[in-house]
Amino acid sequence: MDVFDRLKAAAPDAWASYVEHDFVRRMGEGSLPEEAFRTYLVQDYLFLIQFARAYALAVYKGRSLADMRAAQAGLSAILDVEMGLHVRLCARWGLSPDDLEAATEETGTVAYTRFVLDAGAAGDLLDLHVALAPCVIGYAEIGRRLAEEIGPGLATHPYREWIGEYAGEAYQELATSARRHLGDLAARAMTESRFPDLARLFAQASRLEADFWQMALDPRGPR
Ligand SMILES: Cc1ncc(CN)c(N)n1
Repeated sequence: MDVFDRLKAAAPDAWASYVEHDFVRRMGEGSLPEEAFRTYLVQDYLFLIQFARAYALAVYKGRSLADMRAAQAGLSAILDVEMGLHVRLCARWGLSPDDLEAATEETGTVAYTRFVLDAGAAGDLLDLHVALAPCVIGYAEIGRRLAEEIGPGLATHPYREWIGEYAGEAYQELATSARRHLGDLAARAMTESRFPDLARLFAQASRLEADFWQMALDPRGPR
């Protein structure tokens, strides 16, 4: 069992609340309301900006060139790949770059992203990568599972681009290397007495992912 599996096994309810959330189930069934998906897309744009900052923090927190390069690869994957795909996906859903720029962060976006940034600022690189793990590795698990469940019907599925992106080879490889790097870091920096604190961090990040889905199902009115 690698450290990622150990973290999941220590937080089964939090993990299930995230990867089996109603938003995910309804996206897979194709019954997710389009408005909920648009709300999610806008908040995810703002989320990705903050997550790029978290990877920049990981570069700063790195103590070896290998750790700094791994963090730089994560930063580049967001800024140069995921963000571009995301902006194109938003355009196909009627959201222009101006719409995205004008949007403001919802409470759930602030809560999750600043929680991760704080975990990294207050802790070391392992704390930061544990807080990031549900994000990067969880989406690969969700994308792969949905693509398997939908099968050939994916070609005409309403959410095919999103599912295809996270089930696709490029994202799957990114998640595999993030998982390997987390294992390497843990082998160097994790003592058994530290594990319960890391498991708490992982569980909280997983719950905040679940809240992020929920936020799109229950958008607040104007204020
Ligand atoms: C909220 C959230 N979590 C994870 C991912 C995948 N990087 C994302 N785009 N958005």
